[in-house]
Amino acid sequence: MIGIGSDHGGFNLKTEIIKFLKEKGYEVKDFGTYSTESVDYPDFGQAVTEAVSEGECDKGIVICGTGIGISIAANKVKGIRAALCTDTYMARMSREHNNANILALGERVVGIGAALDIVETWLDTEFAGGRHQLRLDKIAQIEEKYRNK
Ligand SMILES: O=C[C@H](O)[C@H](O)[C@H](O)COP(=O)(O)O
Repeated sequence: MIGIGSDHGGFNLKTEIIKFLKEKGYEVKDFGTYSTESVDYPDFGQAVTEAVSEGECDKGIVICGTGIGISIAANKVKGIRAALCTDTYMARMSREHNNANILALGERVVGIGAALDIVETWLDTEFAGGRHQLRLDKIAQIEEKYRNK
């Protein structure tokens, strides 16, 4: 199950990505927003990332105008590695090296065609493990250290 959410600035791209994913046979859960009426991106970043963190969704996609705000919000949730990607190289590396479990996109930054290529690359790429896992373990240690501070 792929969780997806956006603010108003990402609503149109979210609609296109949902259509694309369903055509490819993915199960998708849409966490909103459901129109271009102005809302606050942390609310939707949180909804998707909690679903991934708690295991309801395997991976998540979050979208706002730039992808910046919603990726910052997503990375506050324990166990989340959200990657803001603007091209397919970043999408591939964010999976292969960083095991990103959330893809962040900016509707005002990338066109629809490029965004769909990024999504496809991101979903098709596996984590490489090895030396990269040691680095993710260090990120988890930082998360643990600052959990209650
Ligand atoms: O990082 C934040 C996102 O790009 C938001 O989508 C953006 O700040 C929303 O801006 P506005 O309220 O002017 O549409």
